Amino acid sequence: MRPPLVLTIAGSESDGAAGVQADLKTFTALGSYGASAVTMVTSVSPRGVRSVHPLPREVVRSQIDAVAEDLLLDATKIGSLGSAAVVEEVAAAVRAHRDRFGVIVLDPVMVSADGTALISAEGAAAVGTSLLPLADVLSLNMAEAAQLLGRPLATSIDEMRDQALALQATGPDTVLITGGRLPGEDVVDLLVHPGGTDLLRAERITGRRVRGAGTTLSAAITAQVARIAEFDRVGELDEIGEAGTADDLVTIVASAREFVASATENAQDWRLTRGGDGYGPVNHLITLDKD
Ligand SMILES: Nc1ncnc2c1ncn2[C@@H]1O[C@H](COP(=O)(O)OP(=O)(O)O)[C@@H](O)[C@H]1O
Ligand SMILES: Cc1ncc(COP(=O)(O)O)c(N)n1
Repeated sequence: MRPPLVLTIAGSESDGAAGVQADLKTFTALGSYGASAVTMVTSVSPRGVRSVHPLPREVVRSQIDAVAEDLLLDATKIGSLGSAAVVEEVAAAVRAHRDRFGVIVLDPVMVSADGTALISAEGAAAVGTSLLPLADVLSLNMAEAAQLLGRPLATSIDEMRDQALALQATGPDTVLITGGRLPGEDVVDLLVHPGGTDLLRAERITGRRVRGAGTTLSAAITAQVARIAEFDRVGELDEIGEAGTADDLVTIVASAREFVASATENAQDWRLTRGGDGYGPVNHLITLDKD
């Protein structure tokens, strides 16, 4: 007997809204056991980012090796990395034992919600050349897609689709571009996968701006992928019906989006700070709420 087992390779974010902290809460809330390899340490409050410290590459490698050599991973999320050296080290670690990481979900974090760069320009370029080819699923926002491709921000769904296809051609089978920044009554995410293209629409939540939605979404996708792997292991795929078929990823992304939407709604009236709240977190623990 073993639970769905998930690794996050990502940065620490001190106020708990995004980064490794949000990943581990999300994995837990969705029933997975979470392990972590910390890539950088950021000092952040709801008012913004104070400092960003990428860790030495060997410190990152040592954590990844310790986890991947001994734990039976079902899925791995790769998030914020900070520097080109860390990007290259993560890519080398994945290449060294590719079969040990399960499904790889890449969320190539570039800029925080307050506009602070979370990776160097060389690091961003290295994500494109070294990590995209290793990812199974790429989950990213419109700004990250534009930066990776060296194109302007998409201004329409057609442009989002073009960008998703261009990214898919670099390696990952499945590409999800989130459309939080595309104006409109609905928020539209675009999913390109081996079976075609799906537009995922949801009502736009108009209250307080949130931080960590993209992080939480990619963590939720990773946790759900791991649950499917676990069902497969114990021979119970039939009991979960649709989610065990080739439509897996469409179903998984739709349920991950619902999780982020209810986590966002639920935290709208949270007040966590001494002063006026800036960007607030989502409530990652929404599934544990018994009321
Ligand atoms: N105002 C909103 N209302 C409802 N869902 C949203 C809203 N903004 C973003 N989302 C959803 O949150 C997820 C992350 O989107 P996005 O904001 O584009 O990413 P990031 O947090 O990386 O900038 C997506 O599934 C998107 O549809
Ligand atoms: C360490 C770290 N990792 C990721 C994010 C992205 O946050 P978002 O989910 O708001 O894009 C962040 N701000 N800090």
